[in-house]
Amino acid sequence: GYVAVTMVSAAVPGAQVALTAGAVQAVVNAVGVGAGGAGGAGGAGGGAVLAVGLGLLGLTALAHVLSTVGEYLDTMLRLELSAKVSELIMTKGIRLDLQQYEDSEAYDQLQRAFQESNGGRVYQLMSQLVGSVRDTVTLLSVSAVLFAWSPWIALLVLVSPVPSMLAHVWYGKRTFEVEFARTADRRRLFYYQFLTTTDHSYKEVRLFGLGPHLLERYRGLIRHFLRVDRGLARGESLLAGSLGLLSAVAAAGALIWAMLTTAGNGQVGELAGFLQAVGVVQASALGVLLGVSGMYENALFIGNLFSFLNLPERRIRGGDLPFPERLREGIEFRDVSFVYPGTSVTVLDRVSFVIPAGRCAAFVGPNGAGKTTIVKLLTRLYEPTSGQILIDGVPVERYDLDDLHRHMGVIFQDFIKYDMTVRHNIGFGQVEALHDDERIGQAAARGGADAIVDALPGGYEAMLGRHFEDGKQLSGGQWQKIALSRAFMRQAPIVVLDEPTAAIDAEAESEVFGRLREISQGATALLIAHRFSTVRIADKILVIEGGRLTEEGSHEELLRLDGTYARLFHLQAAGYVTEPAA
Ligand SMILES: Nc1ncnc2c1ncn2[C@@H]1O[C@H](COP(=O)(O)OP(=O)(O)OP(=O)(O)O)[C@@H](O)[C@H]1O
Repeated sequence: GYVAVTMVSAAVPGAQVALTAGAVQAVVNAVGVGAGGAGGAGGAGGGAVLAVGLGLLGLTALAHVLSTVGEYLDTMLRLELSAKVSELIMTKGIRLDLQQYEDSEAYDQLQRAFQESNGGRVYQLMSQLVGSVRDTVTLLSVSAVLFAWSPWIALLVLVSPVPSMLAHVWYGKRTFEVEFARTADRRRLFYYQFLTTTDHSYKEVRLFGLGPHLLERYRGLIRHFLRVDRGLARGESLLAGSLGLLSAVAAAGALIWAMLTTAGNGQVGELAGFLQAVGVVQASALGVLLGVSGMYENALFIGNLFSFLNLPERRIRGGDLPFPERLREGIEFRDVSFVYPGTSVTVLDRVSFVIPAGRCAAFVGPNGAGKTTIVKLLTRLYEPTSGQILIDGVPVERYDLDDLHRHMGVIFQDFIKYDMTVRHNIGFGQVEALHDDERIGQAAARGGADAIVDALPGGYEAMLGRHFEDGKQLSGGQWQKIALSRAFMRQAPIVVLDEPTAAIDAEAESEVFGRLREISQGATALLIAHRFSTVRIADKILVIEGGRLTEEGSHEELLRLDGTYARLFHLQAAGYVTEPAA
């Protein structure tokens, strides 16, 4: 609709020029005939004036209607496009692999695309494209009228804006190159802004006095951007401006030429049409010029959007086997090695272990040993570089990937605190059961969050976090209990808890983990923990050091072995007891 209306309105100025010339000439003729004293002929002249006048009136009314409808359609186009583009970007974001979020180059690409996420540029490109075609049609139709009167003058007026247009196109390309190279710095700017303006970082920023330092870093970068941008804007104004002057001089010259011609042939109507046409041609030429250079720049930026949308999706593929509702054999890692893509460090080195079905295994080891990486491989967020992971004796890649995820209740160390209601925070563990009050209540009880919910005004409908109205902020441990409840909401055959008790009080810890088997309803459980009070309840403890499995056994067995586990356990135990007691 927008294109159709715009194209019809493009022909209006040409018709206006022709009608204006006709109107002036009709008046001149009528005045000339009237002065000659022939009454009858004067009446005919008046009729012609009236006809052209009515024609002009109709055209003006049509132009008004077209522009009103055009504006409405333009607004709709803008709104639809911004909604659509944001949706496309979110949909794509969901379909990418974790690797693309953890890789800085892919992340840069994501950010570049996000800059287009309000759809502004897509809309601009669309309206510039339509606008340029409209201006070209106007230019051509008016030029056709001009050509009929004087081809040379028409040519002069038409060609004059070209040099300035080329200057704009060149600067459009420069602007894009500069902005493209800036992506990483733009992310830094955003990060400094984020650090200084969110509740998340306020405490540290304030107490370490980081505000002025962050501001200084921000200022340094943004000032640098400003200097470069100013240079570009100046260059563009100077070059395109001087070339634009050429076109103005050419237009004025054409005008003088037309006046001289009229003085010779007496066609006053043509001169009037000409005066109007020069303005229209200049405006449409400028429109085409700005449209094309803007389109060029926007198309380059939109290239970012499309290269993001074209990123490969879900390279990790699953098979078609349904995932078992209950494990019969368990989980096995067979000689699994792993190197993060784009790096050369072997993070896991030929790791092999078995976790029998229904048992709980705890992974312990120093920071950076590779424990979380094991979870990322088991959950298929990454694929092993070599070796095999089997569940119930079947290689994991043969299971349907979504079904595999549906059958794992996982909470990571850096779990999310959703600024939503308690219901959402727990229910997201099984989003299909978001309105199943009984199930949410059970999950809360299992994760030890029921008492927190009872104390909240509004219960499960209470808003959490500080981002939205009436949000209640919880303590670190309270948030962790909510996250634990989310993992238990899934009622999955495999439960993975990465540092689930780091922030939880000792009483709640022994309450939840003392009954873990009952709570997880016989699921096979993987725990990663630094607190040995959590670790010791596990049926099997695996010690990971430098990417290798170094010890394996129950708490008692490992104590008897007197290796790393025993040393770490005694170290932690010694911290809890007084000298004499020890
Ligand atoms: N996305 C990544 N890309 C590259 N290297 C990574 C990535 N994530 C982790 N690593 C590296 O892999 C190693 C193991 O990390 P992992 O998170 O598995 O350790 P962890 O044993 O869970 O440590 P912690 O006890 O501190 O949680 C570390 O050396 C880390 O630097």
